[in-house]
Amino acid sequence: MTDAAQDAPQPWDATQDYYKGPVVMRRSKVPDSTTDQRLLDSRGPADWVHTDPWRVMRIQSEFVEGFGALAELGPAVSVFGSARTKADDPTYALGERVGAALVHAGYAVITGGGPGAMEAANKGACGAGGTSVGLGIELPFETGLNEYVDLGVNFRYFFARKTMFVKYAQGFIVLPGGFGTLDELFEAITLVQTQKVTSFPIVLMGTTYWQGLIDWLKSAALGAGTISAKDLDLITLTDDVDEAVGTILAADRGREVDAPEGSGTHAE
Ligand SMILES: C/C(=C\CNc1ncnc2c1ncn2[C@@H]1O[C@H](COP(=O)(O)O)[C@@H](O)[C@H]1O)CO
Repeated sequence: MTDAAQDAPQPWDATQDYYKGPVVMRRSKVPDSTTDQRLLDSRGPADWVHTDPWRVMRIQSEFVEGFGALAELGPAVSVFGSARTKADDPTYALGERVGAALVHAGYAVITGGGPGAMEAANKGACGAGGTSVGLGIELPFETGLNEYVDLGVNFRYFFARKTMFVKYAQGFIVLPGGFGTLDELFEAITLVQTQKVTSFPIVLMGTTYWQGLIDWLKSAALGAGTISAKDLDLITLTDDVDEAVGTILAADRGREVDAPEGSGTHAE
């Protein structure tokens, strides 16, 4: 070892400050090996690859892969809905019609790539000759991307995937669904309400299914003052496919008028 190397504080020297990038560690927090040692010492424990700093790299790679795969998608609409909708359910037929109508209006269709209502929208888009996208999610019970997805990206993290649904879409169409669908719906509403995305239409399809939720929002949430009346205007409720697609087209046209050329709909 050179003199300089001997003088340098050893990572396990708990009497000295230990610096790892912006992080300072002292006393019991001083690690007993360096990052390089853990990288190069193949006999050492491999547990560190399962730590949060390492996860950040995987998370980053999901964003990079997602952005790369979808960058040239063009105008698109994200369609959500239950993974459990059966092919003989009227909602499945509605999903197919929505997928096809969006393609005819010039949009690519993005779904979660799974079964049920997602599959229906992908089937409609694929059958209409449009771009059918599936953003799959790794789940303990693997279902894989449905057969109507032409461009698929699989994600490990829900939050990375959810960014793609918003970033690459001009609006959301939400078919009847459970917790996953509700999560996607309320994330979108929150982003619009807080102006993280602007001019972003959200259409609920299936008046019978969604009316109870809208009624509850009006009576309980609006009544308690936890939301404002204009927040409810963010949502369009319809059974009509043409009205759903028309709402997205109208918002697109409004955006063209309001926004200077080249400005996006998504705040950073
Ligand atoms: C339940 C089953 C499979 C689940 N597979 C999924 N694949 C892809 N995306 C999914 C899946 N499950 C939920 N999602 C996402 O949430 C929404 C649907 O959730 P819900 O609780 O069913 O409403 C959907 O939009 C997806 O983005 C086996 O049948």
